[in-house]
Amino acid sequence: MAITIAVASGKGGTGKTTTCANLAVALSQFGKDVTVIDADIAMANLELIMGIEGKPITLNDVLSGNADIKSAIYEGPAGVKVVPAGVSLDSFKKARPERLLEVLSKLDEQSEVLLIDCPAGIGKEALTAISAAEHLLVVVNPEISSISDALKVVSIANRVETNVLGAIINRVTEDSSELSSRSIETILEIPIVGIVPEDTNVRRSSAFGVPIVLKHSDSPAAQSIMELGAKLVGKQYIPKEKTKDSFVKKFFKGIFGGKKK
Ligand SMILES: Nc1ncnc2c1ncn2[C@@H]1O[C@H](COP(=O)(O)OP(=O)(O)OP(=O)(O)O)[C@@H](O)[C@H]1O
Repeated sequence: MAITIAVASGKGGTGKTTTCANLAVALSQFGKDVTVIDADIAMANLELIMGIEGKPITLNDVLSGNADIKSAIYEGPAGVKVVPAGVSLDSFKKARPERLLEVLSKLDEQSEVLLIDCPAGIGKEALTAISAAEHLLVVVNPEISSISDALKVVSIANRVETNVLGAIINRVTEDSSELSSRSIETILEIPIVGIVPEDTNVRRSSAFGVPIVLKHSDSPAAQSIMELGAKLVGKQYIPKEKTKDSFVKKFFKGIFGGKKK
């Protein structure tokens, strides 16, 4: 049985898919066997961020009864198994979302960790995904509308008894107009498990179809997601900055400190 984590958000566009894709890679890099599924069947874009677009069999084919889930699992970056939803409107129209629960329970046997990229909001598919998952991570932006929508997701999760691990605040710029993490924690009444800064490399990475934790692993957003991954698996992550420092120190030690007098 996999540890199942739904990655959800109240508002659309908070960076949920980006976070989910990168967290999947981060967990894989920490040695976990990870599957990530795009349950956002209407607005699928996990496959673009993971660089596996255009696959012949997708979740929508499985949901329409035309394929088995095993044929819709693809190897993605860093060995993460990815179930794309498919961007074809035709297969989306044929899909029967009510089958999602059955698909998720089959996927449960496939790996150690199952991440579910949920649709934004509290629609039927989001609800199915959240109630099927053991745990929930909610991705928010540091603004009141995002937080107030996230409150609804958290309350749904509580109602269906999905354990809320906490919130990830994404796109933080530290502008004075932003809500502080303490305020967000107080409003949502859940822990803040990650703070991911606004980072232009996120978009660059997406354009290349390579998750930022691989493409720009030393960028601030990548490091924050690696830290979150480490926290989830109970490991310590030493950010690259520190690695770089110690490298610089070693380098100078090597040149200046290693000389015999
Ligand atoms: N930390 C970040 N810094 C800069 N840009 C970001 C960051 N996180 C996400 N983005 C950008 O925000 C946009 C939305 O991201 P993403 O598609 O992951 O959001 P989403 O919440 O999954 O959206 P939807 O609700 O439509 O599924 C993308 O253009 C992405 O590149």
